[in-house]
Amino acid sequence: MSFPSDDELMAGPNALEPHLIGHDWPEDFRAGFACLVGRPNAGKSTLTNALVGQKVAITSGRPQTTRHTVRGVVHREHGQLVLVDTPGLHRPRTLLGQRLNDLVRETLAEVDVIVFCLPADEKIGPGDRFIARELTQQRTPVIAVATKADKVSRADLAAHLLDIQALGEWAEIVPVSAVRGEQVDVLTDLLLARMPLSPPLYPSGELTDEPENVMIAELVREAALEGVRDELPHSLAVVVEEVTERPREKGDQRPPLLDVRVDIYVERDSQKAIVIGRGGSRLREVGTRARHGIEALLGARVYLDLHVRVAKDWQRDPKLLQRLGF
Ligand SMILES: Nc1nc2c(ncn2[C@@H]2O[C@H](COP(=O)(O)OP(=O)(O)OP(=O)(O)O)[C@@H](O)[C@H]2O)c(=O)[nH]1
Repeated sequence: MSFPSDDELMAGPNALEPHLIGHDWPEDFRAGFACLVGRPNAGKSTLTNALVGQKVAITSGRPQTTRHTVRGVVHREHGQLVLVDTPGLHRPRTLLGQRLNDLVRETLAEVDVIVFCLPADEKIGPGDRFIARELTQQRTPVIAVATKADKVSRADLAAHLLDIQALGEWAEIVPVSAVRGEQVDVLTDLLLARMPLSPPLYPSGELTDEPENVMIAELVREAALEGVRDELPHSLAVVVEEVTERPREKGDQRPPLLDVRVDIYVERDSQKAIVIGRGGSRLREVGTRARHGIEALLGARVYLDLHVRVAKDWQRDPKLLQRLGF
């Protein structure tokens, strides 16, 4: 990614934080962008969290809601790595899939390095080969990572690494266990080495600039998919309609109370029934689970108002896609 001019650094949406301007950084400082790709469940979110060193992305599920979003910033003394999480590449079957793949391609071309996640506990399959073909069609260097290395024996891991090697041309191949934190530093160093010389892109200490609403939507989506992922694979979108703070009595020392209104969109009535459950029981659980996450995220008390709506064939309707933020 090309580095902005001085004028651009001082103004515009990519402006450096004012307190950074005029500050010194080491001459050999490197900073740039990386994105993680891999089929669903490959361990991308978990690895993002391990790299950043703090839970910022929400693990599991919902690649369909995240696009060109900064997921976290890895700060080191001599470099900075901005992680852009991309949706899982997959064969386009719907308009949504097609659009996401276009976005993915855009992201791949713009970042400085790509991390290709291939879970060690699963055989390399057609999905991985599809992604590998995409990756070889562009020039950004790719580091192939055997994720979930802790889940297999050494011999199986070695075989997996050989399979990865046979799959394409990779700048590096590294086994990593994000859950155990094994080899995460090795991967960080390899990634930083691929970054261009550059001043820091973010003030230190900043882990993510992801808008809170996206995080709220992901927490609700994660909760809504829990246990019914097979029945509702990609047919679920979440829109945060409104977040408002309730007025407080003077002297009230308790954390603020927020009203959070969220719509869950599904494609069919049958799916709506699944999300809501018998007598609304499941939706109440979804609400409770999501609310705990949102309260932890925002440091506030939350009243969560969830609505389930049917948006027929939303994956194929460009207007609806736009409304849902795609
Ligand atoms: N044992 C083990 N499990 C892992 C590791 N990394 C991820 N997992 C598990 O694998 C599952 C999927 O991980 P995610 O990080 O959500 O995968 P993802 O690629 O972001 O998934 P999508 O969002 O569906 O694309 C979760 O249940 C994780 O806990 C690892 O290093 N070791």
